[in-house]
Amino acid sequence: MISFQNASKAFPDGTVGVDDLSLEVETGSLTVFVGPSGCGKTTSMRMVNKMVTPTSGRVLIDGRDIADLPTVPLRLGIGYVIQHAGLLPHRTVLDNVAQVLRLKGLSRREARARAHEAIERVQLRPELIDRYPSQLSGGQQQRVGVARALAADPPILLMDEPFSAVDPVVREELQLEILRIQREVQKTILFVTHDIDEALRLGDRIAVFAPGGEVQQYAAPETVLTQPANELVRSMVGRDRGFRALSFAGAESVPVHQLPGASDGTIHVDGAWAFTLDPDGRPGDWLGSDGAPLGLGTLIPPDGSLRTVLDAVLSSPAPYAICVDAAGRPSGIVQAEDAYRAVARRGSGEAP
Ligand SMILES: Nc1ncnc2c1ncn2[C@@H]1O[C@H](COP(=O)(O)OP(=O)(O)OP(=O)(O)O)[C@@H](O)[C@H]1O
Repeated sequence: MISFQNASKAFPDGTVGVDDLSLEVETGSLTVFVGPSGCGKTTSMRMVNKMVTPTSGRVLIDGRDIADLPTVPLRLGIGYVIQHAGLLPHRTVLDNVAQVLRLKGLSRREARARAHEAIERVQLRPELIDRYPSQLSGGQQQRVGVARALAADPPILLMDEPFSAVDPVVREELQLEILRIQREVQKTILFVTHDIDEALRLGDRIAVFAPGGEVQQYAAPETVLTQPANELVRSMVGRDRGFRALSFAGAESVPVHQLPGASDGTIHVDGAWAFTLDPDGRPGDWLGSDGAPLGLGTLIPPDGSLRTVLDAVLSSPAPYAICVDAAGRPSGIVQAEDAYRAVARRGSGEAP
């Protein structure tokens, strides 16, 4: 666990970077520091690896004040990922990742073997390992940055705006990737971003910072969305927070009906509505009354949230949305009316 205890940082020019920060980051959790530029997120994060020394207060890791820990071994136990990845330009991908293992005293051969494993974990294409960073896309460079941070298997990972320099599509891929990796490795991750959507998507808990370096709220994303602590947090999470909060609501209250079997590659849901299956047995198109394909809309994955269900019914050309299994094949059907009712019940605070 990382504990900030009344940690403050005033710079010599009088700027207060962080003001009396007290919070705990649970072991194995992903905590996001979010807030506008200049509100002290990076300064707070850098206290953890001693790149910044608090002017008052302290930071503890597993109960030990880091002021008492020697800097080099401390940093070897903390992976650090920054914007633009910060890779060494004249080293190949493999050597960039292996470098931290060499610092830990591993032989060249062992370091390279472990680096290979880390590169595999972030799903970077193996043929890229002999390239230099400038020969990679921004997204690929960030994957290497994550691999390098994970290579030595540190218990703590600090990630400072790691995905802000890549385009939105790649950014979303990297976000999903970090969630997948976190499920596998269960590190204690501190993640800094100014993007509230990224924070809500990734965080087990999020700390909302305000200019002046003061934390306004430290809570689970759903709580930040549904019960913002004050006007500042409310304005940050935006006007569609009610809709976004549906991401955290389970869809158990929406009945899922069984589908009839397919005939001629088509499933007839009722007398009026049918959809086709592609050759792999996945949903193809809804069919109009004249048999013309109408497209599909989004599908409801296993364990989809109420937001996924609502999105699926809103985007479907039919008054239904299709549930699919992990292989993408139809597993049931939801009626749009039922989804709307579930949302209405939630909005009115009624029990499901
Ligand atoms: N070395 C320094 N000397 C003086 N002021 C500093 C120094 N480093 C940071 N600051 C100031 O401290 C405040 C917090 O900076 P910090 O970088 O932690 O903010 P941030 O929330 O991470 O913002 P950004 O997302 O822009 O990096 C800012 O006002 C910044 O100008």
